[in-house]
Amino acid sequence: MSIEVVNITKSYKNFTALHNVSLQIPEGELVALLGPSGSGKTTLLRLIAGLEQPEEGAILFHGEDNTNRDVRERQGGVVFQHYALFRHMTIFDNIAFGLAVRNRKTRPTKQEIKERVHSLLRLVQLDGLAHRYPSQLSGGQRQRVALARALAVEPKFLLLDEPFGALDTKVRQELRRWLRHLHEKLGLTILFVTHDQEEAMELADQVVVMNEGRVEQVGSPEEIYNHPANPFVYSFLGRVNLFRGRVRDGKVRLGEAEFDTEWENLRGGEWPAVGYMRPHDVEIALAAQDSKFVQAQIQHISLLGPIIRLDLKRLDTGELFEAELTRQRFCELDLQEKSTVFVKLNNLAFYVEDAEEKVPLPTFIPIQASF
Ligand SMILES: Nc1ncnc2c1ncn2[C@@H]1O[C@H](COP(=O)(O)OP(=O)(O)OP(=O)(O)O)[C@@H](O)[C@H]1O
Repeated sequence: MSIEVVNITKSYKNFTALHNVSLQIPEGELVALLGPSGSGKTTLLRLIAGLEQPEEGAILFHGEDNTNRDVRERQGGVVFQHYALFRHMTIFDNIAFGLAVRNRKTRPTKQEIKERVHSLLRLVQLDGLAHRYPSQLSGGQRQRVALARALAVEPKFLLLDEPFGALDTKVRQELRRWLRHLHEKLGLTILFVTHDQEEAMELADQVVVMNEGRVEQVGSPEEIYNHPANPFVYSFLGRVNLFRGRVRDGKVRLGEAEFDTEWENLRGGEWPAVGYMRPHDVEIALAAQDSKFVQAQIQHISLLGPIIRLDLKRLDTGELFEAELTRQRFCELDLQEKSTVFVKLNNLAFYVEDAEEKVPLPTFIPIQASF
């Protein structure tokens, strides 16, 4: 089932949690709502589930307006972070619950329920555990039971709110892989909330990046990582270095480094510019090879398994930044703390305050820079 969110605004008293949010989720996609705490992810999920009502806007399923329908009529499955299993019921009864409480007309027979529960137990790889109680399962197993219970009633879509949030890293990783396979098998539309960018990037077909009740960008993991729409998305998706400078006559100057831009509108004036750069794009050399190299001192070296992270300080501007390099490159260069190296600033994305509109809140324009 496809899901469409159209111009939704939602407030709690005088606090606006969602500002005019629109979103299209095609049928069968696995979509992540990603954003910092308080960005409105759960609110959006609850609105789609029918657990909250918006002040403005509409929610459509398969093109049909469902804004005023209640939770049951929407026929979605919802799983929250804390597995709300019934403690006094066996795993079998927990999974069967949604079917067993149906009215007589729509309730399957006992035999049908039994078959369905056992097939779901196989699907979530917990066959053999039907007669245990929730307290006799691990956290990861309980969360799989919660998913099986949501799937038992054959939902039209699944909404998962930080489904693996309470589990430790290793179990989370296993469950991610498992959820991806489950999605491939079922082809169900799944929307899940996470504040963990690695989880979103690893699992989702599409990632919706949210911030302060707004959608900042929607795209595949590759699109949002390689072509972030604005500085927020750039900073939120992984580690980033910021270099401050000015743009003038189509050139950006960041300390002693100068970059040509193709941004014609920025000729004939001067504006503050910020260059964003990922630590793995910093190139380290023992001698300068061209004018894009600046000198920096190594402040600290962190050995992080296959990669090495350097904390560096630019000698021209005093700015602190990070570089990441492979262990092999690190050994080749024989780097030591306090030594001075040359660094090349590669693949920068520049943003400047919108010079045309002079709006009070800074809006940002990415500049295509040529090196
Ligand atoms: N029932 C409520 N009453 C008042 N304010 C609320 C209510 N529910 C949420 N909010 C506020 O709305 C904003 C968005 O909350 P929401 O739970 O949607 O964020 P989130 O992105 O899911 O955050 P987290 O990752 O911390 O769960 C927050 O500032 C929150 O304090």
